[in-house]
Amino acid sequence: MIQPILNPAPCSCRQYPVALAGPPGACGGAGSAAMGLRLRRSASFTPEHPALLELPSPIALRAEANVLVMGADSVGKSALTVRFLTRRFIGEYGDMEFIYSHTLTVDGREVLFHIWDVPSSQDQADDGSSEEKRIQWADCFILVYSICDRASFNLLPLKVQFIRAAKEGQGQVPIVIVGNKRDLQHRRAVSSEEGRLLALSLDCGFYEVSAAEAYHGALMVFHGLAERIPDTRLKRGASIRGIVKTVSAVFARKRTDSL
Ligand SMILES: Nc1nc2c(ncn2[C@@H]2O[C@H](COP(=O)(O)OP(=O)(O)OP(=O)(O)O)[C@@H](O)[C@H]2O)c(=O)[nH]1
Repeated sequence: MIQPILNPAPCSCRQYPVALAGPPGACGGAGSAAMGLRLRRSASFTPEHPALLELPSPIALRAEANVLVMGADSVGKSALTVRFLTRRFIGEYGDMEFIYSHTLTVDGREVLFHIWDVPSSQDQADDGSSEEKRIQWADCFILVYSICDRASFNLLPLKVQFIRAAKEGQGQVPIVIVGNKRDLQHRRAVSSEEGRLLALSLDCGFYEVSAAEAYHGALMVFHGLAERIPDTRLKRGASIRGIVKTVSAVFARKRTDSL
């Protein structure tokens, strides 16, 4: 479970405890196992990187995108997500599923990301149909491996193939591959070159980061993802009202106060 963050970020997050029967969105159908999810939303934040501060003003486009964070167990999916949302590394994360919302401004586009961090235990627990529904929910994907874990790297071509097959006919699907735990050089099992070449061969973005060491890498991952999303793939018109609508749309099927 991603533990509640005791010292929330400089960003002003709010948390909506909810419980779902099945994945959200169009495919949140009955028949999926009930999953406890918590939705966070946050105000926009200003990136620290100087290049990102040179934003056209006013915002030319507000839009939304659903992001699915996938990868083998313990590669740092939650660490990367939480780092992006809060700028913090909290060390231990549990295996509860969360959807977070967070706004990032990139090249004049204000993108409201809904980020679904799926613990690998969830993937292993089902026959693949839940994963397919999550993939249908998502507009874009972050595939994480650990540079210390070759098996987590070897999984990626199949994952990409699975995503592309599930999204066939839906146009270009933005996917970013992330090699995490870059700080653990002494335990490196996958070279940067291998990561880069694989991403190139699969037509995906590529970043090597350390969620443990720095916020900047996590920011670049989401920034790079936003850049890969064509305008045509974005749901337009996200705003604070839009956020509320999205929450209703996502969780309308079964909302309880059980968390
Ligand atoms: N050294 C180092 N450790 C990391 C890094 N990122 C995550 N970890 C650690 O790796 C372990 C797993 O991190 P998680 O974020 O829970 O990994 P996960 O992929 O969400 O794991 P599952 O919930 O099993 O799918 C934790 O002990 C983290 O502290 C990193 O960049 N460097």
